[in-house]
Amino acid sequence: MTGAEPTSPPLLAADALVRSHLSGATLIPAVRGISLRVDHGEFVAVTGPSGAGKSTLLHLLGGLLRPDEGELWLDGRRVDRLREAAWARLRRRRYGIVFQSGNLLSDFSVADNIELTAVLAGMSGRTARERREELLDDLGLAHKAGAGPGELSGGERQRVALARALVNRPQLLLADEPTGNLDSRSTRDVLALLSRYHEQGTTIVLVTHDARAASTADRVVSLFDGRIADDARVEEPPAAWRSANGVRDVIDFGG
Ligand SMILES: Nc1ncnc2c1ncn2[C@@H]1O[C@H](COP(=O)(O)OP(=O)(O)OP(=O)(O)O)[C@@H](O)[C@H]1O
Repeated sequence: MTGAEPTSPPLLAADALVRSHLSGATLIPAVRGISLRVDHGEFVAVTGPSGAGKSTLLHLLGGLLRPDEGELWLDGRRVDRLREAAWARLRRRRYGIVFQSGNLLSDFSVADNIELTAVLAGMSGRTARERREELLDDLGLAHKAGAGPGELSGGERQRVALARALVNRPQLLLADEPTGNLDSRSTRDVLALLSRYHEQGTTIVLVTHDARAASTADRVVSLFDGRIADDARVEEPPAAWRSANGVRDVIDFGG
């Protein structure tokens, strides 16, 4: 036999994405031609200065914004032209998304916020309750189960938002600064949790300003002015450098 082995398509393939925002009468270019492929099981950190286009890119990858130009492919299927209802189904089934604002339901307790998301993802009442308990424990939120979002710190709200994003054990997690407001202990806990989901097969795209969070990824994509300025693998540190919970203690941007 000759020829190359057939290769499976990447989980995500962005091809020359362009997107501007309208501010008053002015068009602000945010993403100016980004091509990026993310393979199944990868953990990609997206970094770059404020205004570089990171959040816009994440919204494009999750179908929450449509590109002005370019194409987006998910598992070999073109998705940038899907209707909103189809995108919503896709997100419910395969994506976990956590954005800076958190988007918690303010009239519901922490536990209900998580359980309701599980029910909406199609779980039975019993499975949803089990999943809720598991995530409350995983994220160190059990003591806040009955609290409302208004009674939480910024960091706690972010952890509830992360719990909701992970409820359906997503194939692909898109996370925008999930450690942005956290103290160093909570940051370590959230990064350890992301590492665990990654080890179990979840593909992660993480927007972060935090070098420590970025060093948890396999690969760091740096944006500048709406374009990719650098795309580098994070080298595997020697095992002795890893902390017990799996988060890399040493920042080593290889490439
Ligand atoms: N809804 C919007 N309306 C108008 N302009 C926007 C909007 N969202 C983003 N922008 C502009 O688009 C550009 C890219 O913004 P984006 O939020 O994607 O950057 P970012 O890298 O995520 O920034 P940060 O790190 O501060 O969150 C910026 O110039 C920003 O001001």
